[in-house]
Amino acid sequence: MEREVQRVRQAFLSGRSRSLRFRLQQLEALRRMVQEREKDILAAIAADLCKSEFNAYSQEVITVLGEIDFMLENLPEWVTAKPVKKNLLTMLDEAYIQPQPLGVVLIIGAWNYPFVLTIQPLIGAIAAGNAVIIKPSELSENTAKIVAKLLPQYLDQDLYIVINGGVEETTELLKQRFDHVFYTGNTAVGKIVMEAAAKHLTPVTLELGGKSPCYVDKDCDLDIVCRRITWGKYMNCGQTCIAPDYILCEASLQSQIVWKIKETVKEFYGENIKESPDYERIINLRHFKRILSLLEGQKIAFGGETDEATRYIAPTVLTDVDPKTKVMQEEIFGPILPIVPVKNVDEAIDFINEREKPLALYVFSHNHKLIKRMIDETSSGGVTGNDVIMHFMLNSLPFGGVGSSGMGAYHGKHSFDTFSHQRPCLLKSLKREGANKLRYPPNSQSKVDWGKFFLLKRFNKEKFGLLLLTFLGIVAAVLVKKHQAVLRRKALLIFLVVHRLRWSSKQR
Ligand SMILES: NC(=O)c1ccc[n+]([C@@H]2O[C@H](COP(=O)([O-])OP(=O)(O)OC[C@H]3O[C@@H](n4cnc5c(N)ncnc54)[C@H](O)[C@@H]3O)[C@@H](O)[C@H]2O)c1
Ligand SMILES: CCCCCCCC=O
Repeated sequence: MEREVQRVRQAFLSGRSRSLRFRLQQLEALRRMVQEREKDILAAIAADLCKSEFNAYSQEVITVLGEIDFMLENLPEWVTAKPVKKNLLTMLDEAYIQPQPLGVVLIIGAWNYPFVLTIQPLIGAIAAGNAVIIKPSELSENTAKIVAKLLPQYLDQDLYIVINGGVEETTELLKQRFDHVFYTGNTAVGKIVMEAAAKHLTPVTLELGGKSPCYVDKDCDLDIVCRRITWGKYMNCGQTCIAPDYILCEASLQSQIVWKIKETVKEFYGENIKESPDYERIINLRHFKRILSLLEGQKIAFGGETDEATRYIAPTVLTDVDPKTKVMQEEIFGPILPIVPVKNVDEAIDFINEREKPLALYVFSHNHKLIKRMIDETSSGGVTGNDVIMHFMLNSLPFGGVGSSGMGAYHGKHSFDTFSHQRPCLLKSLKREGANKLRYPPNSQSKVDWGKFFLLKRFNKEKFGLLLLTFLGIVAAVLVKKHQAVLRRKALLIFLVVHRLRWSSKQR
């Protein structure tokens, strides 16, 4: 492991990942890989999650291709240094922010969307000029294998490598020193990752999970609401980090919601859900048994059928769920949807705030003010109002958690920033030592006053106009007179002294 990381670090130190041209080439190569090997990628996802080609393409491949295109289009602008505002002390200097790669990045992927959740962070890390070690989840072993096989065929083989393996390999990998660790998975392992990274003071991005609530107000179109919730909840058999985990609504809405979700399930997956190409399976037996155990003692409004041999769990809705029961204590990550009745929106807000901060929050209502209120009075990684999941798809929005649902964010420019160091640069001249003497010892009241003037003085618009006029005068004078350097310094000095005197008299 150590040797592998060393090899990647040497490749990074060669400097070749830094140029814009190289980054664009690698991203184009990655796009070629996805397009040319689409069939292999879709087959691997199908083998892992029993997912149809249509679903794998629209849930994973489209997002990856969209992200690459977005990077290719915007990267030339993002990599350029950005000038910053200056103060009086630095007005003749050069000040800018230069984004730079962090170095060697470790990306640990999750199994539920095994392609996009591994490749989308990779795109950001390449765009920012890093070298990368990718550790796909061992649970989605077919996708892990195809990623390990294809990436070296298209990308630089020393800068971007795949290491496959389970907990043992990941533990070993985490002992190594990285410049950033990007982890997607559950909160418990997130803590392990952060602890290991802390030993090297390595910054982390943790894309974790949680119970994402879904509040349904009585002022809404329940047909549409239930169609959208059904789509987001049962997609990927409920194994989506931002799936609506449970519904909060007034008791009077409960039976209508059950009925409408049941009808929508029929519409989406047919009478025989097991035969539907659009309905996936639970990733493994451990998760299958875990999800089943959440049904114990619950009132099943519909669903609940299971088949261990194929790890099938039917779309299920639970009603009148007691918040103290197990299904409300952990993230469900399966096709079970509890409904917890609440008296009103106030109780819903309290309910959310009494628990860990979720990865997503969903609110359905015709009342825009109510949606805004829920956003203002709660906290979550992200929000979609009147829909579910969709904030993930808009790459101008940062995607990530808060509190126990994670830290840091990615997608689009946010990925580029996550994998970049925003390096502040101030370039001064070795001339103009007169002004610099102000900060050298011995100090005095006069120097402090000059310092206050240079650093604290703010110009209002009128005064700024005056400043501009003065400068134009200086420029004109410089053009007319031959001894330009001397003149400019004197004019500037006069201007500053006049302003400082006016400022000091106002202070008194
Ligand atoms: N925020 C997001 O973007 C996002 C996306 C997908 C999944 N998730 C969350 O992930 C969870 C489901 O995924 P999971 O955790 O079952 O995935 P997982 O078990 O596949 O774990 C993810 C990664 O962590 C590694 N890992 C597991 N145990 C480890 C250990 N003890 N030490 C070191 N590394 C270890 C695995 O090798 C794997 O690469 C859910 O909570 C879900 O909400 C979050
Ligand atoms: C279109 C569905 C994409 C959902 C990706 C969610 C990522 C977390 O599991």
